[in-house]
Amino acid sequence: MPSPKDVYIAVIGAGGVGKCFLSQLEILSNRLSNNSSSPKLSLVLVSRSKKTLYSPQYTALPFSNLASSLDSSTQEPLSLPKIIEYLAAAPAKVVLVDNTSSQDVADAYPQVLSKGISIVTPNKKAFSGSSKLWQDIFTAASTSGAKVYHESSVGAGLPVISTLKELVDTGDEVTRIEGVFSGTMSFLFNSFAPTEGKGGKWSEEVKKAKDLGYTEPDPRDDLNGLDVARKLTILARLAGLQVESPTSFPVQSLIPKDLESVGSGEEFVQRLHEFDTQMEDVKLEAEKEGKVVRFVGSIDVGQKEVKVGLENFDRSHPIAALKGSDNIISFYTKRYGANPLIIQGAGAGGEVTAMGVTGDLIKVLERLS
Ligand SMILES: NC(=O)C1=CN([C@@H]2O[C@H](COP(=O)(O)OP(=O)(O)OC[C@H]3O[C@@H](n4cnc5c(N)ncnc54)[C@H](OP(=O)(O)O)[C@@H]3O)[C@@H](O)[C@H]2O)C=CC1
Ligand SMILES: N[C@@H](CC=O)C(=O)O
Ligand code: NA
Repeated sequence: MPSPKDVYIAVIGAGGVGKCFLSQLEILSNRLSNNSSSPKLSLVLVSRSKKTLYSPQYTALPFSNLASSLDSSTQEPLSLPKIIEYLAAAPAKVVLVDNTSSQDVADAYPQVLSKGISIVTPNKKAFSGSSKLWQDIFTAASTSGAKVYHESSVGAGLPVISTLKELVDTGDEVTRIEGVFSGTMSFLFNSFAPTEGKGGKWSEEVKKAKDLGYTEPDPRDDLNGLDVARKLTILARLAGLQVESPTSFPVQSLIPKDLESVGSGEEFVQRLHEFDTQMEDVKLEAEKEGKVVRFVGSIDVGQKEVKVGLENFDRSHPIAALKGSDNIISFYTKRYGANPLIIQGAGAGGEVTAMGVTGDLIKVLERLS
């Protein structure tokens, strides 16, 4: 028989972010178990695209060797509707952690929330999809009392969404948001067009960004600008703008025309070197002006304008001087005046992204009555 303090955790997606999340969950769960007034966490389900490991009786799965237990699981994989059915029947509160980039999982959030199951996720798809999905999610949450947090959907673990929400909720007027919103794009331009030295080949830097776990599962989703467009859609909506979708404003794609129709992300990465000269030309154009090129985004709240693409910057500009996968996000507001509130730091990578997800889980646990 579960106690009122029990909270069941179900994790969909055990890739780069998911694996880091599971180790952080183990640490959190051990920490909470030392305090008798804290919730008791039980991991009851972990799934990948073709594997599920779950406890039919809702007893806690052991954290040790979890990844290999999932890989070797002989349990019949549960479809998404079956996972939702299993969680809705649980005899305790449930938090679903979506560590996929799946649109199907995102589309199910209203149904999940309406069953009283809370959600934490780094997946951008739900919050940057149609306005209807956005409304359905927040209506379902407020009707059922379930919680939904998605800090890592923008700037990975950096406190971007919580900061923007606090600015808005405390009555500040956000006039403009701008910066570098992609860890992948930041890494690529910082290493391909550094402020000092020659820089690497574009296609080789793309391979490195993928190997470092910065890119989306398919790196074309970064290079076509859509990942940044999704983040700006989320921020614009939180700032009060009606943005229909991430394709409803200008977004510059860095996918070479001839590679637009290749079948897979793998083939795309393999063939990208054929087009290195195109990006070299972009770099040289900026150098002729004594500048470096970077991939940036901006939201002009007053003008209701959102845009994403390449811009050239003086070498001394804070955007030009970023390092590694760092994001920099500047909030211009009435309260902060001419000097924006700036958030800067790693904007991609398994551990920092999982930190945002685990932090969201802690917020949900604090708020579950
Ligand atoms: N990587 C980063 O730096 C950041 C990532 N994010 C977001 O985090 C999420 C995860 O990214 P990341 O870990 O890098 O991606 P990965 O590709 O490494 O992992 C994705 C995981 O999701 C699983 N998966 C995909 N579709 C489904 C499905 N329908 N049902 C069950 N499992 C599924 C995959 O299964 P399988 O293992 O079988 O392939 C895999 O385990 C994405 O939404 C991404 O945008 C956000 C901020 C930063
Ligand atoms: N692919 C994304 C991951 C985080 O959102 C990025 O590079 O920023
Ligand atoms: Na964030």
